Amino acid sequence: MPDFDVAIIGAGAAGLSVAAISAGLGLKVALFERGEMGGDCLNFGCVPSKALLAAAHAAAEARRAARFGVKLPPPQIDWAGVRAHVAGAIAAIAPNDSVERFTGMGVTVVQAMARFTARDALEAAGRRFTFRRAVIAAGSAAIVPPIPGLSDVPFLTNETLFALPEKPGHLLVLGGGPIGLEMAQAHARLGCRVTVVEGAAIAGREDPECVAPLRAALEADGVTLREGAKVAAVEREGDGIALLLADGARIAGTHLLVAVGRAARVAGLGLEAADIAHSPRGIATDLALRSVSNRRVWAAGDIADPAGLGPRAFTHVCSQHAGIIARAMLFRLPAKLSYDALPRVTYTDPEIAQIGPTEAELRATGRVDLAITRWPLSENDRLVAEGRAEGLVKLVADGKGRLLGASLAGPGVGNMAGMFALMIGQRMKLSALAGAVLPYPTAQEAGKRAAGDFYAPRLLSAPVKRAVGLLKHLP
Ligand SMILES: Cc1cc2nc3c(=O)[nH]c(=O)nc-3n(C[C@H](O)[C@H](O)[C@H](O)COP(=O)(O)OP(=O)(O)OC[C@H]3O[C@@H](n4cnc5c(N)ncnc54)[C@H](O)[C@@H]3O)c2cc1C
Ligand SMILES: NC(=O)c1ccc[n+]([C@@H]2O[C@H](COP(=O)([O-])OP(=O)(O)OC[C@H]3O[C@@H](n4cnc5c(N)ncnc54)[C@H](O)[C@@H]3O)[C@@H](O)[C@H]2O)c1
Repeated sequence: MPDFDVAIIGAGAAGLSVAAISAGLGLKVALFERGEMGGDCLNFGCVPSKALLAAAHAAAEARRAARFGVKLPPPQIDWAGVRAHVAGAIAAIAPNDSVERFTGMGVTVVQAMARFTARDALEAAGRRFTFRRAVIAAGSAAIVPPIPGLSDVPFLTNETLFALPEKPGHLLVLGGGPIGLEMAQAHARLGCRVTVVEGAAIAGREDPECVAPLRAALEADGVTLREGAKVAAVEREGDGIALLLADGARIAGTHLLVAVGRAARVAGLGLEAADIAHSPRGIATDLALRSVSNRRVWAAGDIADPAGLGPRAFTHVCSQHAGIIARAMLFRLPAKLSYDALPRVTYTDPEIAQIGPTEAELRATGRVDLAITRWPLSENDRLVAEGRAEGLVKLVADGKGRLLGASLAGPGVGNMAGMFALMIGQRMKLSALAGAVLPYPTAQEAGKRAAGDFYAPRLLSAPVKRAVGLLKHLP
């Protein structure tokens, strides 16, 4: 008999979710973690980055309080205090992901590196563990691009940035994706000079209409944006670092953050010994997240590379994956992963939220029946009252009004993402939102107004007007 029903490699968001469900259902579970319990999200990702952004946004709010007639002196940034806040946020959440909590659930937590030695066996801490099923949830790590000189300078990644004791004087950020932009704005608002060097366009996956207000805000925060810039080499400059661009420009800073994407942590897992098909993108799985080559094995979280969909690096995707695995692996029910209604939020100010596909992604599939409605946040009473009426809600529906995608930009718009994820997931029409009674004044009303705009041309059409004209004669 195998030692464990389920062996899970990695105690990040994905592994912990699978472990909690499996142990809760009474299975014998082993969880292997070679580093920090909680993985990237808790220790080097979502939690520290959002904690740092909260401090940064507080400083920005203090700076712009004058718009309310509230005059404050320029904020003083106590870097040690900011770091203490970040560490405090991690410490407050850590018990949820701790060895103690999972041991209490009946999970055997092995704090060691695990690697497969056979199709049904692992080795960790010098011991062999056999399993009925295994889940690989080993996550992803920052890509380090092969730029000449980069490996000779002390660059930062998300794994080292939040442990930096000193405040960067001039932070160079390589990559203008969500990590680069969130950290650029956080540091700029906390008083650092920041330059983002982006090979293509910042926030390149997002709808360009949403990126425009963010670009303006970053520039207003003092962030220098170098888009379409190719870094040809990196070298030391005094105590700092210089980026040499292909166009001959030289940008010197005190620190360099590398944020050019993520690579699946497939090395060192012994995947060949267990016949587990993989590529640098991750573990090749079907849409039930089951390995295409070893049917005892599933993959979850950043390391999963489901056929036709590809990897996604979000904590809520880890939970989604755990749900699919519970259905398919534990209940043996049909399960099929879909990202049709997947939300994502970049927590800059303004935030960018995308739910489901963008207009460009839908057009790329050849769809021609798209109806687009927009509502500018300058027309939203709540945001006007708060002096922050910037950004937009843009909805993309099919010709019958069924919502396919939503692109939002504006202060706090991420809080609206759930509403649109539900609508897309439940295949709801815009009429549901247009007809909903939402509390006044809230930013959500912009969504309702955008939805209403889909019907306005039909409602105010000549035939409808003629009908109302006739109806008025009824007693
Ligand atoms: C800076 C930053 C900010 C982010 N912000 C957000 C956000 O706001 N919202 C959001 O949804 N997502 C965010 N993400 C993405 C999110 O953090 C990841 O999608 C999520 O943490 C991935 O979880 P995971 O369980 O797949 O992997 P991980 O969290 O990486 O966990 C994998 C674990 O496996 C362990 N491991 C690896 N190999 C082995 C082995 N052989 N043996 C034993 N253990 C092993 C690792 O030590 C690690 O702890 C952010 C990421 C970063 C980097
Ligand atoms: N708020 C969130 O939910 C959140 C926050 C941070 C990270 N994440 C997750 O982590 C993932 C990784 O984030 P990321 O920002 O590292 O990666 P990314 O792939 O999203 O963006 C990387 C950016 O770097 C650019 N780039 C690539 N090579 C370059 C080079 N050599 N020089 C200059 N620019 C280069 C790309 O054009 C791209 O714009 C995200 O896609 C997301 O899934 C989510």
